[in-house]
Amino acid sequence: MNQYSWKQFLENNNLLGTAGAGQLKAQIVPAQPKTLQHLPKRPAVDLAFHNLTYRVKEGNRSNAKTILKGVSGRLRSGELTAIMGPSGAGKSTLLNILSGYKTSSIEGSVTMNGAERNLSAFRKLSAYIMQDNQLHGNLTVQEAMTVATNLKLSKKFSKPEKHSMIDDILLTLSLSEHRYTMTRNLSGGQKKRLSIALELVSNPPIMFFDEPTSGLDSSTCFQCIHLLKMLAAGGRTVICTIHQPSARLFEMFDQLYTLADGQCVYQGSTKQLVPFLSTLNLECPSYHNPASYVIEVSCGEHGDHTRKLVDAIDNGKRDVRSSADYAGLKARNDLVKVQNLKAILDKNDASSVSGRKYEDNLTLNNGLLNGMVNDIVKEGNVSSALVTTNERGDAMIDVEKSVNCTTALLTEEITSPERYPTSQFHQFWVVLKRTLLFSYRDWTLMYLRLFAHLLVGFLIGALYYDIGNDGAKVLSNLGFLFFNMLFLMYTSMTITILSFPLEMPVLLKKTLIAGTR
Ligand SMILES: Nc1ncnc2c1ncn2[C@@H]1O[C@H](COP(=O)(O)OP(=O)(O)OP(=O)(O)O)[C@@H](O)[C@H]1O
Repeated sequence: MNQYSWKQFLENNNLLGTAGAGQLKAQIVPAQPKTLQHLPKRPAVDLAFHNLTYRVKEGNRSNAKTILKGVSGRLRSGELTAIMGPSGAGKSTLLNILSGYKTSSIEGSVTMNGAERNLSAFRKLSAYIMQDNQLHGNLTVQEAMTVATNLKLSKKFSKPEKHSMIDDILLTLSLSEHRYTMTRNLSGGQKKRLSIALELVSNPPIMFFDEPTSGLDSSTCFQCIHLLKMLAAGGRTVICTIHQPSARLFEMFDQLYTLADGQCVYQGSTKQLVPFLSTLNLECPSYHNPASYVIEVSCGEHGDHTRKLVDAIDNGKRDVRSSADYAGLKARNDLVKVQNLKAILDKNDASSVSGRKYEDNLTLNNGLLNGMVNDIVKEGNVSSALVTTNERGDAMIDVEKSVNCTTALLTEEITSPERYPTSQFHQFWVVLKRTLLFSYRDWTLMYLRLFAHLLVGFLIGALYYDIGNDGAKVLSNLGFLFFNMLFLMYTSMTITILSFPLEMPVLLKKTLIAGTR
């Protein structure tokens, strides 16, 4: 290769650095981190709950069982939060209430960015990824993603935009090379990633995961939690329930919310768990997994300390990180944030503000995670703005722009009269095409149906042969029409009717919730 073509090559591959005339100086530019640039902008959402109590009636008896006992807490955007606790502590119940899956028999309040939660707007802003992946086995990864984009994105997104969005998500979640694999053939970890990918299409700022690591080996567990961490670093509020993670996994969580017997026994960063317990004379032995230790304490293996812990943390009203009392949390709003930032700017230089804000979030230094930060409109933009500009005035303009953008997006989401991003006819058409593809690919069902229709066609043909020409057989004509109608209706409904008692209530609930998202 001559000098000219080398230069061309280096320029094309972004390897050329600055050098004197006639000199070539190669500079290795690190690979660009994976990003989710094509996703629609969504506002960042901080979630808080106050004095949540959940009671259920036990059987026919009039006495109620209290599952959650006045718990409070706060889940911040840009953080990965783990809800932990012994079996039966109320983790799934809390997750179901926070995700809006459970709505009745609840006392207390849930707030979004300090304002009372509007459930239908909240459902549009959140995604709930269940333990068992709800995937259609007869679709390829690419097809599943195409259906998701066609259902979840409004018509203002063109086809090429949707395609590049799918490419972007699949690349970020390392599913690109499996795009033509049937979802039923994916491994457990890949299925989990696809479930996340399908939800990422609408870029929800809040994501709930029920036991995302169940059934995965330790390496896949790590990858899964790393992915959740990456999503959180992109500005989302990521909350998951988890059963006793390994010490390595435990360290990856930003925040821990621990329940014992329906009460909050710890809320704060994972790093502060051991020092917090030691202030209450609960010493976690060296080389012992803190996650296991806090579960043992919550279970009462080291004596009954639940009351002491609940009081220390005020049943979730306090956070170990800030020792903040959340009684006044409702008053918190974006304008207050701007005023606080202004005050801080007057006292400190820009870098210290940014440093303090993210002092716990070590992984933001990771190049991969940094690349993800800007995909949700959030106040995180504020700190990056502060780092990159020295001029205080410019920084404040950026702060206000960012906060205004967040507030505007949130208001738009809440006040938007449209329940679904696409028309009902469009949804019907997408689902019809998907169903035809299922039927075409499910050969057993296709053959069975074809065989049944041919057989019944012959039988009916033989029974009612030539009846139309005989005026005395009016009743037989009627019977023929009636039988035909029944057959056509019931053969298509048989599967649904047979599975109705078991699956229909669950399916209906899921469809209702998914429909509003
Ligand atoms: N509808 C209900 N009726 C009666 N009891 C219920 C009901 N729902 C939940 N419970 C009880 O509430 C408690 C908490 O249940 P939940 O599923 O939230 O626990 P969990 O912490 O998620 O447990 P696990 O880790 O075993 O999944 C359990 O004792 C459960 O039996």
